[in-house]
Amino acid sequence: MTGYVNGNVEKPNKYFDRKDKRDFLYHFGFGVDTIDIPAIFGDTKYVCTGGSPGRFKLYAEWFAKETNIKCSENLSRSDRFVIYKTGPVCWINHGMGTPSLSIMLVESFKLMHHAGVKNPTFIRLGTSGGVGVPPGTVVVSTGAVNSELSETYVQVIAGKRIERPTQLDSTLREALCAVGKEKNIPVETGKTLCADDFYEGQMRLDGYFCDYEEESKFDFLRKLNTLGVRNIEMESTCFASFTCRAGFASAIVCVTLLNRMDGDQVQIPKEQYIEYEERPFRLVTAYIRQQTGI
Ligand SMILES: O=P(O)(O)O[C@@H]1C[C@H](O)[C@@H](CO)O1
Ligand SMILES: O=c1cc[nH]c(=O)[nH]1
Repeated sequence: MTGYVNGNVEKPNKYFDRKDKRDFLYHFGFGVDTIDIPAIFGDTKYVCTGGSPGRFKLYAEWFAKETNIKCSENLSRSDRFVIYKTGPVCWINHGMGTPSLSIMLVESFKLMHHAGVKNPTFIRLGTSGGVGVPPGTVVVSTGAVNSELSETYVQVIAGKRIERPTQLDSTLREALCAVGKEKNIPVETGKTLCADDFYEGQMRLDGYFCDYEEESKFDFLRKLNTLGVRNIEMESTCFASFTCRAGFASAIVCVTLLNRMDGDQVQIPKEQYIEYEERPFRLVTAYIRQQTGI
């Protein structure tokens, strides 16, 4: 796969089709027996994802309006995630943090498998805290760093620590950055820190608990900046690792809501917030339209 250092794509689980032909995607609320997955999802080329269900409904509706393609109803049959489809693009929210994201990704990968989709591209469109970049910057991630500042995603399986690489597709990243430039969207590239929580894990001073000093927060942010980290969110290592393992091209495109060097509270006027939220959408939509001609 282009741009990947790790060329070893992992085959899907050997027990998956052999033993369980009647696979049910529990958190999507449907399975191979309950809906015609190939008919509904078989033409998917892009899976766009991000945390909030409301934002992803909005993105799907905006995309439908812009391309004159019909937006599906919410295809999810559970209240855990929403799934909208606009032609070749699926819009699925993933909740907050890697545990929720990992469930959504596994079920999305199985969904694509059952639908017969060969090489879907996965793009995370999200929000983040900037590290030395002005609010409103769209960071297209060059890599994902975990809370111990290593470029791996750690899973604990059967009591053992397993570390997996977190590479992202460089060709896709470069193409997204080029579109951003063309559209006059403020784009930066850099590493993304995947924190385990929003408050202490991101060294905020505005949580309920705080047993470190202000100076340590700034030392940490400066250290991140020196390591090439430009933003902080809570999903990038898992997203990069899972998509890389499956051999799917993927990218992370997150707008920064604030510069963490200047503060911790996210308090943005509504209009400004919507404009920021729109930036990753505008960039990714322009890219998808360029690639598909829709
Ligand atoms: O994609 P979103 O904007 O939901 O992701 C970031 C990271 C956390 O999940 C959440 C914290 O506010 O926002
Ligand atoms: O500061 C921020 C903003 C959004 N999401 C995060 O995880 N951190």
